[in-house]
Parts: sequence; C-alpha cells; structure tokens
Amino acid sequence: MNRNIIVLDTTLRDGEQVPGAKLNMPQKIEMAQQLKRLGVDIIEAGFPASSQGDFEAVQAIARSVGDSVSITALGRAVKSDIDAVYESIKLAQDPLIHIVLGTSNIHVEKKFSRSKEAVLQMGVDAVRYAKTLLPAVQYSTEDASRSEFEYLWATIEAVVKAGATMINVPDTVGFAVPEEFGDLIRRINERLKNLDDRVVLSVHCHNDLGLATANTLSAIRGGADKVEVTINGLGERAGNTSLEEVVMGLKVRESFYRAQTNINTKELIRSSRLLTHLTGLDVQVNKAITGENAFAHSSGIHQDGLLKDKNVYEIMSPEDVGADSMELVLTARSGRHAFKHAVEKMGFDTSDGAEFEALFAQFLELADTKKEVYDHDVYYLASSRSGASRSGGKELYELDSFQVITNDLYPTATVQLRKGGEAVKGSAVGDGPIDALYTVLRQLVGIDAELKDYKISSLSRGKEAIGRVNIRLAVGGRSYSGRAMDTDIIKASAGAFLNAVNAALLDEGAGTTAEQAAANEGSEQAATGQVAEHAAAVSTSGQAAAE
Ligand SMILES: CC(=O)SCCNC(=O)CCNC(=O)[C@H](O)C(C)(C)COP(=O)(O)OP(=O)(O)OC[C@H]1O[C@@H](n2cnc3c(N)ncnc32)[C@H](O)[C@@H]1OP(=O)(O)O
Ligand SMILES: CC(C)C(=O)C(=O)O
Ligand SMILES: [Mg+2]
Repeated sequence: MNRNIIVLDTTLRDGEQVPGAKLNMPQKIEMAQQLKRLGVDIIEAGFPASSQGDFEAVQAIARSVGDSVSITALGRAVKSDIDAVYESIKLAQDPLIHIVLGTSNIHVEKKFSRSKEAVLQMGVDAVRYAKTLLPAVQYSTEDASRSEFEYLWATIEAVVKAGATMINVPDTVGFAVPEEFGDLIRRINERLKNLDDRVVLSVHCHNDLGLATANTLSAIRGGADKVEVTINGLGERAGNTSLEEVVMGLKVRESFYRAQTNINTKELIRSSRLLTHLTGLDVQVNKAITGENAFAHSSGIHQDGLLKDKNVYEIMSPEDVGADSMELVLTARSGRHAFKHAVEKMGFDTSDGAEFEALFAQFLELADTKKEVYDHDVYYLASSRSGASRSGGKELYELDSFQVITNDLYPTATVQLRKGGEAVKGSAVGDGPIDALYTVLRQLVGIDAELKDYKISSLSRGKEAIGRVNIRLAVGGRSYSGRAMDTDIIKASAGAFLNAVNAALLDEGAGTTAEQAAANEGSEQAATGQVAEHAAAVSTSGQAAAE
C-alpha cells in the first residue's frame, strides 16, 4: 500500500522571493487557482508581515481557493508576524500558521546574537502564541541541515510539546547531499514517532548543488510525510525543489518509493507555463518534465527506437504531464526511420527504395546546412521529387515581405505572403506590433487561428543575437505549435505563426478542418488581401509541429 505524501506548494512565497518573480494580487490569485486545479494539498500564499500588498494577496487567496485547499503563510518567531499570518489566512477552511526560526550555530550566533537556549525559547513562545490563534502550526527549523543534531532535536521536541503539528526540516542553503539528508530525516522520524506520531514531518530543500529533488526523494525514503516544492523549481537563489520532478519521480518509480501524491499530473505543464507567463522567467529547455526539450528526440538511433516502441526511450508519456506528444526533431543526426516517418505523415509514398534513398541524401545535404529541418522543407523536398508541383499539391504559406511600424497609437503591420504561385497582402493595426502582425496574418491565411501561447527567447548574445519565437495556435479544435529563429524578432514571430499554420494545412487528420476554416473565411481574405505576381524566398527558418 502506497503512502500519501502531502504537497505544500510555496511558489507564491519562496518562489516569489526571487528577483523578477514578484506577482501582483490578480496574478497571485490566478496562480493559486491553477495550483488548486493541480491538486496541491497546501498553498503557502506569501509572507503577510512583509507588506500590506502581500497581506491582502494572501487574504484574497484564502478567500478565493481556501474553501478546498489548505492555506498557509510564513512569519518569523515574532508576535506581529504571527498576527499577520493569522489575520490573512483565517478565512480559509483549513488555515495553517507557519513559523520559521534558525537552528544552526551560524544563525543563532550571527543572526540573532543570542544563546541557543534563548533562541529555542523564542521558538517555543512563538508556537504557544500561534496555538492561541489556530490549532494547526508548522515550525521550520531553518538551516536544519547545517545544525548540530542534538540541538535540532531539542528544538523539535520543545516546539512539538508546545503544540506544533508539523515539523519542517529545511536544507535552507542547499548544502545537504541525498544519503546524508535521508539519514537525517530517518533519525528525526524515529524520535518524532515516539514523541507524537500525529506530527507531520516535512522537508524543504534548495537547489544550490542541483540536489533538491534528490534530497527530497531521499527524505521521503527516510520517512518524510510532506514535501515543500515550487513550480519550475522557482525559489531563492538556485531555487527550491521542483514540484513536477518530485511528483513524477514518485509516479514513475512508484514501485521503489511506494508513495504517491494527490497531484493531477496532467496539469503540470499548464502550471509551469502559467508561472512562466506571469513571471516572465523561462524554464531552461532541458529542464526535466517542463523543459521545451523534455519530450523532444533528435538523434537517429533514438528516433528509430521510439518509432518501434515509445518505451525504448520514454520513461513517462508526455500526455501524462499535459505535454504535447513526443516530438521528433529532424536534424543532420536523424536517420532514415525518422525521416521516412515525417515524409509519410505528409501523405507521400516511400515504397520505391531507390527514390527514398535519393530523397534522404537530399535531406542530409540540407540538414548539414541548418540547425533543424522543418516540416515545410521536408514537404518541398518530397513534393519536388515526387513530381507534384507546388501548386498541384498542398500549398504552404511563405513570408514574402513585411513592415511593422510601432507607436503608442496605431501599431501597424503590412505583410505580403506567398502561397503557391500567388501572393496576398494586407495591413492591420493591433494593440502592439506582434498583435498587429498576427492580426494581418490571420486575415491573410483566412484561418481562425487562436493564439494560445507566445514565447520569445534569445539564443545568443550581442547585436547579432538570434531570437527564437515559439507559439501555439488552436485551429479547428486542434493545437499546433510553431517556432522560428531570426535576428529580426518580428520576422521570427511571423515565421513561427506561418509554420504553425502550415502544420495545420499539412495535418492529414485535421486538414479538412483547417481548409474548411479557410474556405469559410475566404471572402474576408479576398477583401483584405490583394494578388501580386512575384514572390521571394523565405529566409526565416522555422519549425512547426502538429500536436
Ligand atoms: C529561508 C527563508 O526563506 S525565510 C523567509 C524569507 N522571507 C522574507 O524575508 C520575507 C520578506 N521580508 C521582509 O519583508 C522583511 O525582511 C521583514 C518584514 C520580515 C522584516 O523587515 P525588518 O523589520 O525591516 O527587518 P530586516 O529584514 O531588515 O531584518 C530582519 C530582522 O528579523 C530578525 N529575524 C530574522 N529571522 C527571524 C526569525 N525567524 N524570527 C525572529 N526574528 C528573525 C533578524 O534578526 C532581524 O532583526 P534585528 O533587526 O533585530 O537584527
Ligand atoms: C521558511 C523556510 C522553510 C525556508 O524557506 C527555508 O529554510 O529555505
Ligand atoms: Mg526556502
């Protein structure tokens, strides 16, 4: 039988302590609502003594989601902080006061300049006071992993006797290593169960040595009942333990840990993206579970294995965490199996072995000149060899030319696109340059494409830095992602949009939906666009994938 591990999410408290991560009240509420959908057991909503704004945000979160999620907030071992915590969370159904106080010599001597006995007494007094306000009180022994064990235990014993219902053992500066931290928790757990087995034992790790997830999992093996984590591992310095890593670690290795959480893992990616969107702090591309490449495969041997059986190179399915299905990225490191898969997906026949070999050779030649080979590249390679004329086969959009003028009155975009032998052009104004650009593109392609996600990141530094734009469009009830890179970020934005639209047009399953949508809006396109004779080659590189 699996143990249930309580998940406390501290994205809105420890995560929000990060430079640049400060959120306003509506943003905090939006994130809290997503955490509720994700199924966290406790939300640490803030540090209400720090400002009136944070006090009100914690209060608003308690009102908004406190009917179904336990709400806590942090305070020092100071009466006024505890009052602020209580006043801000008291409207929640299941409020929890969280008090922190250091136990390491360096905290006792340098931060507080008091004796160990005096600091321990401060903690006991704080818990006693908190208990006059609420029954549920968590006590965090800050810097526990650098504390002398017997003093740490003496503190835990004293605050439990004073009424603490949860003991949280933090690795505040990310100093611990997994075996040692697991042993520490095992030792505390043995004593704590003898003292009062109703007290919840919790851990809170930081990632200064990149060990936060490993330490947290090791602590679970050592008997921890509760983990403190954040979305994307956001938190002080190198961050906190990432929620998604621990949750999926327990899920994928269930037979090893024999533990589970109440998290709805299908909401993990949505939670990660929302936090990125609200804070503007990106997730590294190779981040476990939520990174852009977490389910992307690009080497030929891996792609071949995956096409034979996903389990060859996948330990969890992307759909399980709410991600798009696995992505096979075509590069010069791809092999015949992956290339054939891409060509066949577009409806081309590959049964003539010699013909396919020639096509593959062309693909490798192209791939050696580019970082990635994109759907439209494959399509044009395959269609030109198969004899299908570009206008006779599926026609894809290419960017001919564009001009975007931005000002605070009427940001305007003028674009000319080419599709097959024809060109269309038009103009639109928008709320900003990208909005204007996407408005005119939407009109020109005549597809009802709803922008679900837009992300821009820099791939290099300096004047010639390459910007990469990743977008997600909803077309006819399906979702398509597109990305493009260019030194001109407006051009990269247009490229990403067209790559996603082209993916919709190439998608056999949804092709009719996209075409249908285009047909439905054809009159609008005719009204906006004008036919021109010539077309220039697209220089923006990009990729699109149907999901
Ligand atoms: C590991 C962690 O993440 S702990 C949580 C970190 N979060 C925060 O710091 C939240 C944001 N902080 C704040 O808004 C402010 O620092 C406040 C409101 C907490 C305090 O502000 P100020 O009163 O101006 O004090 P300041 O921050 O400069 O110094 C901290 C004071 O609290 C004391 N203190 C620090 N930790 C604790 C504690 N756990 N319990 C009691 N007192 C503490 C310090 O010794 C210092 O007191 P001193 O002035 O007597 O030396
Ligand atoms: C408040 C405590 C739990 C903390 O954030 C830490 O020690 O890192
Ligand atoms: Mg912390």
